[in-house]
Amino acid sequence: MLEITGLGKVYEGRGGVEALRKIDFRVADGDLVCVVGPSGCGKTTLLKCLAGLLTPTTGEVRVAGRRVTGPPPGMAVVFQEYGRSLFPWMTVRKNVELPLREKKVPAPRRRELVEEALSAVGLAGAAAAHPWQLSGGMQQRVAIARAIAYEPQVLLMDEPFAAVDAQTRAELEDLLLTLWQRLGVTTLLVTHDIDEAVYLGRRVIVLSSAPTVVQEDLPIDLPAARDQITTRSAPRFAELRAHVYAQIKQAKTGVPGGEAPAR
Ligand SMILES: Nc1ncnc2c1ncn2[C@@H]1O[C@H](COP(=O)(O)OP(=O)(O)OP(=O)(O)O)[C@@H](O)[C@H]1O
Repeated sequence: MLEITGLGKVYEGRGGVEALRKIDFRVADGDLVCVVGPSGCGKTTLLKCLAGLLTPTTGEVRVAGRRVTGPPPGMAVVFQEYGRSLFPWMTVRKNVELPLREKKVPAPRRRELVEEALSAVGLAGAAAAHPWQLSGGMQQRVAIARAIAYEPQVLLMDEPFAAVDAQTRAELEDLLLTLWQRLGVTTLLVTHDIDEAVYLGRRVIVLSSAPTVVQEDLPIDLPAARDQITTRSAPRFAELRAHVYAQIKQAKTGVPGGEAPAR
């Protein structure tokens, strides 16, 4: 369980920038929640506070009941900029293995986990390559493999598919869904893409513009099994997407958008 209570963040400096006012929500074990909101509303700031990379100004984050004061054990983070998150001088295998060494996982088990994770993301054949020899989509698969090899209880992702082409993006979205269903890992994904949020999320959290609060916490009542063609062409998908669009428009302009998406 991930619990965010009264979370606020003000960046110090000239006058101070209030990135988050008061954020409250919970993510149950095994849930998949997407966070959307207007540009600059504090999505990355929120994720960094959850990951223990930034200290909140007010409020707190708890993972499995324990207050986050630094990077919590059992949490993995995947960022958009895979190019910068992989070490170019290490092979794919070594990149995926690194956090397991830090976690002091014994060598035989490390090998197993790395192999399993690389084949789960379809990169078993690329273990000996270096990241710079791979395409952007393949590099992002390595970053995902590194996260799942770690066997996290909580997986945080910040715009993880924003830097790849549309076709690769759809493949990586489906890869994430497959892994999430198989591993049951509690997942929170920040995206600026409303369609992606509705397609992936079991809930979508819409943040307001500054001063940032949770504007809406929307259950996504689409069938559990998602498919790029069937799900995205379902009338209910269109309704939910339109609703989230209206919410974000409202967040930007302050003018109320669509009604709650009744069934
Ligand atoms: N290190 C920092 N120092 C000062 N202000 C910051 C810092 N990082 C972010 N901010 C400010 O905090 C606010 C929220 O930024 P953040 O990057 O979290 O938003 P975001 O929703 O992820 O943005 P985007 O949708 O554009 O990626 C912005 O006003 C930004 O300028």
